[in-house]
Amino acid sequence: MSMLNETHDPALRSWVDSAQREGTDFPIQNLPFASFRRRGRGEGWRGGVAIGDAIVDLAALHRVHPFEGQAAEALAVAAEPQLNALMALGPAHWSALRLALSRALRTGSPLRALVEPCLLPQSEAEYGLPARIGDYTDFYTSIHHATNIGRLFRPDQPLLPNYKWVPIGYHGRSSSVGVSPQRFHRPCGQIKTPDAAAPVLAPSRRLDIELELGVFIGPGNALGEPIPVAEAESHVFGLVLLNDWSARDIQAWEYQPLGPFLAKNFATTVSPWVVTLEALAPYRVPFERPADDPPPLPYLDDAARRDRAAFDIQLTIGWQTAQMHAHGQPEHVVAQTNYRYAYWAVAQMVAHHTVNGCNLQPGDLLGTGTLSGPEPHQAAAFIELTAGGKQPLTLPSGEQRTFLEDGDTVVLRGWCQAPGWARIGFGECRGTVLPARAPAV
Ligand SMILES: O=C(O)/C=C/C(=O)CC(=O)CC(=O)O
Ligand SMILES: [Ca+2]
Ligand SMILES: [Mg+2]
Repeated sequence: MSMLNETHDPALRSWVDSAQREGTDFPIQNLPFASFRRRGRGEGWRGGVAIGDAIVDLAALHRVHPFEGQAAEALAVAAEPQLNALMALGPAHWSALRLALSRALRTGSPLRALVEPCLLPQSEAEYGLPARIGDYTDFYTSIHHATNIGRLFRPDQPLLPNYKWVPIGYHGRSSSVGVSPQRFHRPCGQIKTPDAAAPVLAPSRRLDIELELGVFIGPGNALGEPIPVAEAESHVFGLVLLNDWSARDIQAWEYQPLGPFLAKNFATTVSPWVVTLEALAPYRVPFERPADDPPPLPYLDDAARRDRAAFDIQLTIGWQTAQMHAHGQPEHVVAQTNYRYAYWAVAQMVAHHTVNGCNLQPGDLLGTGTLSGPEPHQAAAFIELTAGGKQPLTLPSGEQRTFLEDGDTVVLRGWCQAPGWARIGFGECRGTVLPARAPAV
């Protein structure tokens, strides 16, 4: 599954011209999946695959029956409004559909006449959640984030003693996961400032982001049957960008002893395009640990895949205020990081989540946790970037920010790029903060 094959060949060209455009996120080597429809036409949702600036409408493609065997079986369910049934099929079907699509979209393909009428411009599309998300779990896999934020919340003991042994996570909430571009109201909650005797119910004043990747689960496991780490990646359909918006003032007061609750479940934004693990194969990198750290327990240690368990995915955070938007100024990149710095890999999250027999289901979403890197400019949340809100960032408009103001937009981007390989992009994950509604009394 992680092997390279003809679909990764950097020399492949598509008859869709925009797939060759310099810097496109969606060359023929990517082929990510989304749930989409055209805006304002009363159409139903269905699966789509990105190619350049276009979408292959998988429901329209299914109607012309261009493929056979496993590719045809996968296409039939990829045409559904959400991708749960495709996710449930597993790697052999995903791979067959990817290969069939790759061949159909190549320059000179005899299927061009059949496929071309199924293309729609992305500019006319709106996106739905890729899957019905039964459960959403958020991990904490960046040791740099854990140390930085731990220092702010617990100066005496930033990194808790379990960190290097347990892939820490908490159960999030799926009902408020939305797709980019998401707009949500600033949350209200209990806030207690250090000098106040009692908390008040008020709109958050320390509204933050968390740049993460989201992992969409493919085939699940039966209740009571753990997924071995060596098989874990065959239960992963693909990755998206994820913004785990976080109200730090609510969090600081509520989080002990059971962890985040209302500080993080008012909105979580994912990008629409799910990039498959197969598309990411050229960007696998060794999973690295400092030599004197404890080796993972055997159920978390897949020695045979250590040389390729991590992914080289470049990630950025862009900030655009309402004023910048009004003046046509694009978002300003305030941080850049990479998924390769994570302390726990995708396979370890899956193995750990199921080690007690907990059952994952197709379409479940795992967050990697905030993906801060080792350098200060690689911090993946504003609380880290601004030294706990003490050192404001200055944006090109001259405005200063520590946490989010009403009308601010945050744009996460991700992509893989290396000499000799096609760029594999994630598109964008965009969200905008609306003013708080009056707090309940
Ligand atoms: O260290 C803490 O107490 C708080 C951590 C978080 O903010 C939790 C979280 O969402 C995990 C993450 O994104 O890495
Ligand atoms: Ca998080
Ligand atoms: Mg969240």
